[in-house]
Amino acid sequence: MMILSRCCHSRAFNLFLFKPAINSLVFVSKKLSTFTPIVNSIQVFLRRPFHAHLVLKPLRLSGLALSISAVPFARAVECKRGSSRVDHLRQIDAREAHLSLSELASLIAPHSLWLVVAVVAAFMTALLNIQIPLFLGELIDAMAEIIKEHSQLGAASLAPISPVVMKLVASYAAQAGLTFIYITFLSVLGERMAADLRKRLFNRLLHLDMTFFDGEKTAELSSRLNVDVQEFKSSFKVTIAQGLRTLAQVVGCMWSLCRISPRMTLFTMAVLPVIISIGAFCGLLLRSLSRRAQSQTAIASTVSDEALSNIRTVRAFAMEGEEMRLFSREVDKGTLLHEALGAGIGLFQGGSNLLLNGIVVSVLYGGSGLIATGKLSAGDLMSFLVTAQTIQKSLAQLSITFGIALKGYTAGARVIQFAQLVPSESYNGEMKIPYHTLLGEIAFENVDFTYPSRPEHIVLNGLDLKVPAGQVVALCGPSGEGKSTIVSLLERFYEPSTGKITLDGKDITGMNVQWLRGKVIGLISQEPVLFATSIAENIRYGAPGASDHEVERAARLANAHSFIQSFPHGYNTIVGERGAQLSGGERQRIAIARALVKDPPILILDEATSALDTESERLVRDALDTAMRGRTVLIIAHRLSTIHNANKICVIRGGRVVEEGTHDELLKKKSIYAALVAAQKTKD
Ligand SMILES: Nc1ncnc2c1ncn2[C@@H]1O[C@H](COP(=O)(O)OP(=O)(O)OP(=O)(O)O)[C@@H](O)[C@H]1O
Repeated sequence: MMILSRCCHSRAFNLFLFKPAINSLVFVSKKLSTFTPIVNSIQVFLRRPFHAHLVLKPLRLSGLALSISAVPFARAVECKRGSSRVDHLRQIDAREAHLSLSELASLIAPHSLWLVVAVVAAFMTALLNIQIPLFLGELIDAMAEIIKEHSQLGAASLAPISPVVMKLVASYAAQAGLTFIYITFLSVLGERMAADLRKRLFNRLLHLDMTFFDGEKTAELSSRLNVDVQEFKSSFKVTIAQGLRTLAQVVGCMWSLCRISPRMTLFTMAVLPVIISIGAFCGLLLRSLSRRAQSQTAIASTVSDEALSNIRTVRAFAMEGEEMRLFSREVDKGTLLHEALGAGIGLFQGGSNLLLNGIVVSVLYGGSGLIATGKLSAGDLMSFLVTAQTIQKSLAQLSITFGIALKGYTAGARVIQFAQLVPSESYNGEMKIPYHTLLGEIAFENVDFTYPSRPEHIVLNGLDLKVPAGQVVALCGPSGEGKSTIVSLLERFYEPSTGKITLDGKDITGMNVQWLRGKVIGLISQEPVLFATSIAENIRYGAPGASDHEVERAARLANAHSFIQSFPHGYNTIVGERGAQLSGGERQRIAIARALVKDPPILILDEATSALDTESERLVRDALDTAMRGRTVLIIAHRLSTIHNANKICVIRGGRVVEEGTHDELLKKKSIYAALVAAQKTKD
């Protein structure tokens, strides 16, 4: 991308910037004839004209020599682009995730009372379910007695069946009450566990190293936080409610069957090991299918989240069609996997039902023989049959529950996978410098740094940099040479590979990170992002305890008070998602107020005025000039015209300071800085 961007027209640069995958379709060509169709195809792809000054430059890139016609190129670009976006997600999702019993127990432990009551109620319901067929059997036998008495005496009393009917009614009523209890208690348990899990994961994500976020997609994380926790919660409730009840029912029913007829029970149960073996085998297959299906759903939702959160870019590049195609493709893959999973579960359930129904038919057949020989009463056969059918239904239910538990396990494991990650141990120290003695002198001493996500690329290389207390130091230099990285290290988003960074002579590694970021350093970034709440709340984000008066004072310092006042709702105006309802200059000034409200001794400005028009820039600049007074300031300068008055300007190249001095001193040297100033003047 960098080589292309050097010889591209700016529009082309954007093209490559916003479609990273095109980057990988690098080609080598010295001939216009090869290039023309490619340029045409890019135009087809973009559906609008596009300037390509790059075409005649012989690019020496490591890549493929492609000789392709216009339309295939467009398709290749499209296909490759979508693939690389989701390939990354697939790599994330391919990581094995496990949920151990001890983790599950630690989730349940705080709410164990709810579980105990629910389990007891579920067991009691199951016990009643076992008793009911026996009562039905008693009823049939009592009725048979009445019929016999009627046929012998010509009349009969209904008195013998009344106690049995009473027992049945009481059992059904108790069953209803217990069902209410266990379902309610399980719901509470499930909801509380899900809330804990969600909070645990969110808290962990908030504190993980920045390196983690370099490798993860936020939409993927949000899918784990919401979709997977939801799935885990629902299936946990169902699994416990149905699983425990049906399991208890199966065991109890078997005991009842043994009491009625051990011989027939033995015959009936002979088939169970077969069903269990088939179940275990199917379980293994279905578990892997379930994991793939859920990963695929997460990938599809990540694609849509990404498109929706970047909707302006999608629209600006007329990429709605392609985003839709990419989303459809991933949704369709997920649908196929879910359908296969459904079919697998259905096959398993159908198969086990067939076997279980076979049991019922066999019981009827064998039972009739026993009745004929007087070894079994009709009532016992009735009880046996109903009990055997209860077992059959329970086992069928267990197989459904198994499918649900499988999904819950996969979802829970996906959540736990991230909730278990630990921030680096060296991350937080205890030291705080008392505010009234804090000077704000910063020093980088022989600092080397590579980003953990790209260890082969050395970004800072023996950097020595001093920012004296109360002075303004500006960093400038070509793009990608490490200026923002210096700020990231000072904010302790990353730790230096070697060397140290000191504040008032003390190594910042031992300092408390929250104190450093929250109280000492105020950061105004290049593209400030606001939260979708009121202006006052956005400013107060810099100092949550700030009074209305302090918020207004910060807004005045940031040149923002007058435009805020001009809005009908003043400080209560809602700014929209990421501050989209404000202009760039307004957003900047709110961000300046947000940094100033905590009155930080050190201010970092990732210079932000380049995208503003002259009037906005003047207002923001005035605000910054006021903001800088009496503080130690480190500026990352993109427009050199804004740093003439800095106490010191450092030119960063190759990850180190290659020149330093005041504006006038550096101009006199006629070296890199002078060349940069000259180049910018020409550009302006
Ligand atoms: N999170 C990251 N993971 C891996 N590499 C990164 C990361 N952030 C930046 N880099 C790389 O580190 C190098 C220095 O980037 P940095 O943003 O510090 O440069 P810069 O001088 O501030 O550039 P610019 O003036 O364009 O903002 C670049 O090569 C960049 O690709």
